[in-house]
Amino acid sequence: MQIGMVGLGKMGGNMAERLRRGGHDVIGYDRDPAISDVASLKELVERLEAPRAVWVMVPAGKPTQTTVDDLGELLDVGDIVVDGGNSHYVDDQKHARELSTKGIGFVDCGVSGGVWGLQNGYALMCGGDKAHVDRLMPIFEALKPEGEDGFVHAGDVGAGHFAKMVHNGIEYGMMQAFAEGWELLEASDVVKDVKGSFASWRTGTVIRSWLLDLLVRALDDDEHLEQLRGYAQDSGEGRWTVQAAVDHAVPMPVITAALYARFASRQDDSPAMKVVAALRNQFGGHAITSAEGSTGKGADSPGADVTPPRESDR
Ligand SMILES: NC(=O)c1ccc[n+]([C@@H]2O[C@H](COP(=O)([O-])OP(=O)(O)OC[C@H]3O[C@@H](n4cnc5c(N)ncnc54)[C@H](O)[C@@H]3O)[C@@H](O)[C@H]2O)c1
Ligand SMILES: O=C(O)[C@H](O)[C@@H](O)[C@H](O)[C@H](O)COP(=O)(O)O
Repeated sequence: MQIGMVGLGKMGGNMAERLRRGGHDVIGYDRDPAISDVASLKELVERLEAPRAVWVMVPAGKPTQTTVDDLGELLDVGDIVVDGGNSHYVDDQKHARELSTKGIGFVDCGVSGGVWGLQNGYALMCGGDKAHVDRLMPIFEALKPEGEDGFVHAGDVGAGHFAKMVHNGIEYGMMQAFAEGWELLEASDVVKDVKGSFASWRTGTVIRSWLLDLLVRALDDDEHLEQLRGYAQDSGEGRWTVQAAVDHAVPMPVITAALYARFASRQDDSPAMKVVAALRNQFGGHAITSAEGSTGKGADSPGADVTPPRESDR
């Protein structure tokens, strides 16, 4: 089958390659001319035979919106657009509506597997009309991992990205659990071989998993992660999961805490903890640590100068 791939980065580039290995005819467009097969989105559309299928694999938000808008102008009745990026599911419903006024189909497809997908295959979570999904099945078959699992037509438009959003929320929670366990083992000197313990857990344990395998791989490169700063970005999926949990009144303490842990990781100093330290000092005379790092003014530090509150302050 022939397909256009827009966005040939870490994901789209490898997906185009996996599709070609699966016997499909892929024409790729990227705004970076060094990796693009064609000079423009217009040329990509012109090179595809109708009815066309175009897979969009660019960052969520503005780049995806612009691409879908442009494709809406360039494509024809009967063509289909697939959004494989990590878009918010509410954007899908908007994109499907806009494209359907021109007779263009839309399928949202959450993709999981990262840079390993080329060799392992990509897990796919689709949303959209059955007729559109059925037409794209040869593409999905080539992208997905071998075997029965790794593909779901999760529901109508938006369901694919909703499933991917929750998958990523779970990913946040699992990673945070491994991270906290690792920190405790490193902090205590009871377990002498932390890396070895993690490595041993890869077989037979309840927590064996691909994330554990990847953590051991990272520890093989840098046993105490000394080359890294404890700083973690997020690209939206965790936030959207927590927002959806609030909308549905579903308690999500683990995923929410994992998301907030990432926010905390980006602070050199915690404004909230300044307030906590200031209040402990105010009510209990407990020691505070100055902005320069010295401990002072408080009963926790020996000989500290604790100023009792004045009668008028009570
Ligand atoms: N990296 C992952 O593990 C992963 C996994 C699943 C899904 N995703 C999602 O897949 C999408 C792509 O991710 P990636 O990791 O390949 O990112 P990337 O930054 O490696 O690649 C994005 C590519 O899109 C191109 N691009 C950006 N705007 C464009 C536009 N308007 N027109 C044409 N090309 C444009 C860029 O030049 C770049 O080559 C994102 O939505 C991401 O969230 C990423
Ligand atoms: O299933 C996957 O392949 C990953 O989840 C993938 O989608 C990507 O690596 C995330 O976008 C990272 O998300 P954060 O930037 O929010 O951690």
